[in-house]
Amino acid sequence: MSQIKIFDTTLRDGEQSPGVNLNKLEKLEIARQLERFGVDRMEAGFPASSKGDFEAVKAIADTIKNTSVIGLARTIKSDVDIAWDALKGAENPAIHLFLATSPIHMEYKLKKTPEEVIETAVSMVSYAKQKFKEIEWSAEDATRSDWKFLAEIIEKVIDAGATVINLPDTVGYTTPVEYGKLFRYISENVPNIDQVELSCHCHNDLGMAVANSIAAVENGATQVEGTINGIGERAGNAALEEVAVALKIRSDYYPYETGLKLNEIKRTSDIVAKLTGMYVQANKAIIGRNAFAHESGIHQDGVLKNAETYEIITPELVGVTSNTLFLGKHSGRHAFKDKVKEFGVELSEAEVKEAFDQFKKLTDHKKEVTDDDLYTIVMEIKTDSSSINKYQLEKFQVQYGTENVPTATVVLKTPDGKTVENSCPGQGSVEALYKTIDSLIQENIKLVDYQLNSVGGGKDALAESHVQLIVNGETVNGRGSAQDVLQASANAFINAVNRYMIKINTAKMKELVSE
Ligand SMILES: CC(=O)SCCNC(=O)CCNC(=O)[C@H](O)C(C)(C)COP(=O)(O)OP(=O)(O)OC[C@H]1O[C@@H](n2cnc3c(N)ncnc32)[C@H](O)[C@@H]1OP(=O)(O)O
Ligand SMILES: CC(C)C(=O)C(=O)O
Repeated sequence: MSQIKIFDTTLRDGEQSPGVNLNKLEKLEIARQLERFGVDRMEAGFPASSKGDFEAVKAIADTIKNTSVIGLARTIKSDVDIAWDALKGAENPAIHLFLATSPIHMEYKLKKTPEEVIETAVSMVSYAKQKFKEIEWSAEDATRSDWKFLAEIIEKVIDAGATVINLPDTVGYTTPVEYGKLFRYISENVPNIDQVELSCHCHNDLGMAVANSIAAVENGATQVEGTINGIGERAGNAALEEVAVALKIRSDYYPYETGLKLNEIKRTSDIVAKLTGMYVQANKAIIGRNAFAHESGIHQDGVLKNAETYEIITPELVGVTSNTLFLGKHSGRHAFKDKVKEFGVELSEAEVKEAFDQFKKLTDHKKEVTDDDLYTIVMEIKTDSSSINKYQLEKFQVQYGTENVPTATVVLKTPDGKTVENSCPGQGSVEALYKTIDSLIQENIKLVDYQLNSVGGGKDALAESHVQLIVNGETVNGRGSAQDVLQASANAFINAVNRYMIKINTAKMKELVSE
């Protein structure tokens, strides 16, 4: 296995993401985590760009001791001097000089001829060499540059003292095969190339930054540059966690490894997301919220039988505690039963069926069924004695408007199997509903207490209602849940009446037995 160096530029190119602005303390916190993560080099910033960035790079250079700290600079003397002032306290001060080599950048941006570009690059590398032992030189926009010209300038900057040569795909323009060929070409056509390390630096404009980086490694790159979570200018940079895990998981095919502590990935990703405010999309490879989550029944069943059926990466490898079986409309019975087992509740096959049916019904209305929702369903089934004939709510409707009297219409099935219907007005929707249900039940009922809560958060959370009734002098409690508050309220009322029925029936049974 050959060792590939990881050059992290989260604090420089990552910070160039529109809208991201890290202060010194934030940069220092990220730098500490990058050191723990084990990156070989970290580009802490661009010292000449602002006083704030100078201070941040200096603080990082003075603090971080196990990772080489680098600062970016243009090929301008003052940029080099400022970079030195910021970095001289580092364990191993290093500078990253860049100058564009593509025709469009040279002509329009730099307004220099190719000869002037060579001369500037060489003289500034020589100047920087008086201060820095380690100099990375980047041919900005290398992938849109003339390859022969690239080979010529690279040979000269190596002679001037560069120790690392970087071929950036500045605008994310290249493709894996082409980028691989460029590395091969430079390796074969620059006579002194063996004196330096070769680095790749990819942007993700066409979504190929990680694939391009791996192609570069296959063709001679010994260093990969990128950022955590792939943040960076425009569509971002190659996501380092993706590169590292791809090399690890496909070590059967790629004979390369990094020195990164992969189980620090999640922590590193979290701190970068939090401090930059650039949150990771749910389906992001390696560390997205869904990267280890399974929703569909067939996948969940496979994962429960053997996680490797649908997981090529273990969550633990990247510091994620465990996978999640997300219960939703595509889930099946196996995952459902597994979740019930987690609650420590024993359900018979019939109860599982009933709970599963209720769960599936709920998924038609709710995007994500939470553990709280499931627990409520399971508990309702578990605490409901189904062997006794009970009242059943067939359907109901409540009419409410600020200008008219709320009125409820309810259809109930009674314990002896009859269907009864009535409508009553009330002061409010719940009162109208309760008065109507009461009118259909041939018992003397008094409502003592009524409560309504939401289970979990979100606008589609389940409603749970608790009531206390006195039925024919007996105090009984009832509980009901549903997505709609009125349905939950009706369920709670009927549940309390049914509990009364069970109580009475049980007492009658006892009397019969003693007779
Ligand atoms: C591909 C990359 O990611 S490169 C890094 C990009 N990062 C940044 O630009 C972030 C920090 N930048 C900044 O804060 C500012 O741009 C500064 C402080 C560096 C410069 O600010 P200003 O002096 O106002 O110049 P401005 O940014 O408008 O223009 C850039 C100048 O640098 C020149 N320049 C660009 N690259 C280089 C280079 N590698 N070497 C020398 N000069 C360069 C441009 O030609 C232009 O020069 P001009 O003023 O003679 O036309
Ligand atoms: C400074 C260089 C390496 C850069 O960020 C790029 O070309 O994208």
